[in-house]
Amino acid sequence: MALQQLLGCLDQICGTIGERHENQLFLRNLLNNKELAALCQAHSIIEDFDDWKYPPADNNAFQMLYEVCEEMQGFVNMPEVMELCCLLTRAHMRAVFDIHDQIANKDYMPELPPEFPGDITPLCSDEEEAGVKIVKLVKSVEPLGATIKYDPKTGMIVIARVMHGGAADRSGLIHVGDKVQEVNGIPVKGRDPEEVTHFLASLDGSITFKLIPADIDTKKIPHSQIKMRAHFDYDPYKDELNPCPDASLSFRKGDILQIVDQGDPHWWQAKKLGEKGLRAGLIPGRQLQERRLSNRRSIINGSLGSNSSLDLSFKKSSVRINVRSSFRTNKRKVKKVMYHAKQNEDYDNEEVLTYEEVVLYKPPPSRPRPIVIIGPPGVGRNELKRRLIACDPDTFSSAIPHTSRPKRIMEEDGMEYYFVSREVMDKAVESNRLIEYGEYKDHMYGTSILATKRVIDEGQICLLCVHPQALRILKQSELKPYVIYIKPPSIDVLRATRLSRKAMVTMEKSHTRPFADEDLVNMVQVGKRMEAMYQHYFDCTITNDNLQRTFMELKSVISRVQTQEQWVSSKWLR
Ligand SMILES: Nc1ncnc2c1ncn2[C@@H]1O[C@H](COP(=O)(O)OP(=O)(O)OP(=O)(O)O)[C@@H](O)[C@H]1O
Repeated sequence: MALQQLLGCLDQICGTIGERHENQLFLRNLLNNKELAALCQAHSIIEDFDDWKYPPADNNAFQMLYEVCEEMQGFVNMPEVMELCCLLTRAHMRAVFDIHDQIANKDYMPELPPEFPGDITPLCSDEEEAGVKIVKLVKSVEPLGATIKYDPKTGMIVIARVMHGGAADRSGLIHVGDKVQEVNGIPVKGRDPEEVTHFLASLDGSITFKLIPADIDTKKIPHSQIKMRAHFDYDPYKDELNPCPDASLSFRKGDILQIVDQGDPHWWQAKKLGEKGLRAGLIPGRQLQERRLSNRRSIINGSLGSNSSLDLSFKKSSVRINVRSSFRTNKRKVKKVMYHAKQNEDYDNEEVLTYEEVVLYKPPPSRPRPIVIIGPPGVGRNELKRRLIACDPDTFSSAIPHTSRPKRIMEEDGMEYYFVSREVMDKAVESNRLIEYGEYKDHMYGTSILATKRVIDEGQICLLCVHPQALRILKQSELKPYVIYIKPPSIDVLRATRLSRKAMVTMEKSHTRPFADEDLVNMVQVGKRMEAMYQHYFDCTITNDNLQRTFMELKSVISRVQTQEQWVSSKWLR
């Protein structure tokens, strides 16, 4: 429309400004040009779409392309599937998907040098020399997304990694194992890879690579879709082993990472889930990280000496872990004095946890996940459990403990306790069927996996207040527990809330008494040690600074766990 108007008044304009005839002709031809008209039409269509009346169905089509191709790996013997797979993985197909995502994300940057429209304009010419390819990429603010290494045998600089979703990967023209002969006409053979990396980093605009293609066809290696929960913080710039911090990913403990490439066992490629951007970054592989952590641990243990066990008991413990534990029934609390764990704290401390493979899981409404409430003694675990059961006894319940104590008159088996022989209790301990257990006046008491299952089978949420050592068994069981750590607040808040409310220490063997300042200090310290040793088991942390608020938060977390998908260990669903 605007073009027609412009044409209409061209004579008038040119007459006014006295433009030369050939210029007028040029302008007329240009405005009459069919391609320009088509471009203008396309522009107005895009303008119309700009109000997002038709929002994109998905803004991560490039990712979906990979996922579809990976799904198809299971059907490689079907020729149609193979054909589709080949079509979808072609460079121009990938570019279409990439551009689709850029438009969907309204990612119209970067500004490009005039000679190359688009983010990456790969140009591949195999003709120049047999066996050599010329690849031209336009580098913008984004790095090229490939790392290089020096091959001492040939003196060549070789492409070591192509970062998934990065510029080199999206071009579809640079592959692992390609030998770099020249960069922008400068030979790189025999050069220090670090020097070449700096050189590449300093370049802007179009970069021309002369490459000898890799012998192996690495294009066909499918990208992995494994999700892992990280159990450590990672800053690539603080890692002296990291070969390329700029191409790496930093993450925090608890982050869910999508591992897209495990080809190199030492350096995986990963993306942080929920984070925008297509490019993957390097992270240490499990093998490397485990070795590093065990080395670090043996150095620490060496400097601490062999007796470096951390005491998590409220009072100082001796060799046997003397953590007080209680097995409560609905009516009253029975004090037990000893807590036995097959694995002691040293053993727990031995566990080297780096990554845990996870999948999304939502429990069926008929089988809610048990909730484990963990925390230092006195922090309020049992108070919270009691309140939950009191406010909704149909939904919440606790497992009935087993005991070897003889049944008393008036007692009924399966009401307050399941009464079994000492032998049965011992066997249950041996076969890891007790989540935790203790001994009181020569009789054993314990909470079994079976009793917990019975609550789940009834469709109720089983609440468990256990010692953190029980978490190992719980997490290995098929119960799919969700672990909530109740954290003590600061010592000042503890004083203000517990002392003023005359909260009672309920752990003493013979009596209850109000908290003393020493108890509160101890609670905070035990909490810190617990976090240091068992944090990897916690799914959520709630600070108990205000009882009502903590209770409400706990309720809402529990409701979320039962109704929404959560990341759980993939082992649970195998
Ligand atoms: N936020 C809070 N403010 C004030 N008092 C609290 C708070 N949370 C818990 N309490 C009180 O602290 C005391 C100890 O709580 P609770 O018995 O639940 O501790 P616990 O973690 O189960 O430890 P234990 O196994 O030793 O009993 C109780 O008197 C409880 O009412």
